[in-house]
Amino acid sequence: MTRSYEIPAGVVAVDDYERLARECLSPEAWAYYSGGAADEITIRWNREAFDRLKLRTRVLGDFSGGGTGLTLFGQAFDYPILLAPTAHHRLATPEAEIATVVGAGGARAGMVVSTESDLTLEEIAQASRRMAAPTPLWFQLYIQHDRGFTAELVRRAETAGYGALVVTVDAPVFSPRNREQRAGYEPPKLSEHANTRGLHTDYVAEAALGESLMFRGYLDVTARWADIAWLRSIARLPILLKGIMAPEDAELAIGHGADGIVVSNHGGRVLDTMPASLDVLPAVLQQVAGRVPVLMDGGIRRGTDVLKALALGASAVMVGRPCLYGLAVAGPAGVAHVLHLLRCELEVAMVLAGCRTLADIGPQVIWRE
Ligand SMILES: Cc1cc2nc3c(=O)[nH]c(=O)nc-3n(C[C@H](O)[C@H](O)[C@H](O)COP(=O)(O)O)c2cc1C
Ligand SMILES: O=C(O)C(=O)c1ccccc1
Repeated sequence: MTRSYEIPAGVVAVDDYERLARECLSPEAWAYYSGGAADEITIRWNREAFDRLKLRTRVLGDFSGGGTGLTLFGQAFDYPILLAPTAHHRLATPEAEIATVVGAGGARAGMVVSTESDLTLEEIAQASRRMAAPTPLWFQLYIQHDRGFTAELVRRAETAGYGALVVTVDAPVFSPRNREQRAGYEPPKLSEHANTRGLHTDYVAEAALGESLMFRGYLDVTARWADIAWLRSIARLPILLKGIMAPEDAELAIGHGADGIVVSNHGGRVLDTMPASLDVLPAVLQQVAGRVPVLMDGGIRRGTDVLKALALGASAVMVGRPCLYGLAVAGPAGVAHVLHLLRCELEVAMVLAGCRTLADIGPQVIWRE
C-alpha cells in the first residue's frame, strides 16, 4: 500500500480519488468502503438520479456580497457540505479519524463522527480543538441494545462539545453486502470498537437451515419510535434522524421531537433497490413543509449534485465515500481537497445558475422540458 500526504498530480475531480483509492486500499478495505447491499443497484441509482437532472443557467446577474454560508441549529457553516458519518477510517490511514478531522477542519467543512469510528469521540474532538479554526462536529449515534450505554454515549458527546446528534435509524439490520463477503472482509466486533468498547452484544448473525435469521429475539431490543422521544428527553443537543425514506416516517420523526431529518439510503448499503435518496427528497420535503431542516446524502460526487439537492429543497448535503477515498490517497490533504473541489464546483455552478446565495437556489435552477 502506498500512502503519502501529497495530492497526486492529475487529480482534478472527486472521481479521480475513487480510482486512486482502489490502488491504495487492500482489496478487503476497498470492498468495505465502496460496496453496498446485494447487487449495488441503489448505489447506481443514487448517481443516476443526479445525472438525470439538467441545470438551467442565467446570465448577467449581480453576485456582489454573495456566498455559500448557512446556519444550522444555531451553528455557522461556510458551505452546505458535511462529511457523512463513516466507520473505520483506520482502514484508509493509520491516523484514522484524526487525519479526517484535520482535513475537514482545513477545508472548514462540518463533520459527522460515526459511533463506529476507530478512535474515541473524545480523541477526535480533541484533535479538532487543536486546530486554528475548529470545525463544527456532530455525533452520529447508533442506539445500542443497552440503553444505559446509549445514554452514556449521548452524555459523552455533549461533554466533548459535539453540536448535534445524528441518530441513524435505517439499519436495525444490514442485508448482506456480497462484495465484502466475496473479498473476505471481516468487520471488527462491536465490543472492540473505540466508542463501544466493552459493550455486551450477542446478536444473531447466522441461521441454521430451517431457522429464522431475524425473528429469534434480536429485534426485540432494536430501537423504535419511543426511543426517539426518550432520547429527546435526555439529550440537550439537536437531534436529526438519518435514514428517513418515507413521508410518514418524516412526520413521525417530527412528532417524536426530531429537530432535523436526513434523507438517506445509507449509500445503498442497507437494502438494495431502495430508491435514490434524491428521488425521495421531494416527498419528504413536502411532508415536512419547512418545520425542520432536511439534509440528504447518497451519490454526491460533483458540486452540481449539491446544487441540485439544494434546488429540490435540501438545507445541506453530506458526502460519504469520496472523503474516505481522499483519506486513503492523501490523508488530511486528500480529505480537504475532496471538500474543496466540491465547494469550488458548487460555487461555479451557483454563479452560472444565477444564484448569489444559498437562499437564491430553488426549483428554477432545474431545467424542465
Ligand atoms: C464505509 C462506509 C461506512 C459507513 N458507516 C456509517 C456509519 O457508521 N453510520 C452511519 O450512519 N452511516 C454510515 N455510512 C453511510 C454514510 O453516512 C452515508 O449515508 C453514505 O455513505 C452516503 O453515500 P455516498 O457514500 O454515496 O456519499 C457509511 C458509509 C460508508 C461508505
Ligand atoms: O458500514 C456501515 O455502513 C455502517 O453503518 C456500520 C454499521 C455498524 C458497524 C460499522 C459500520
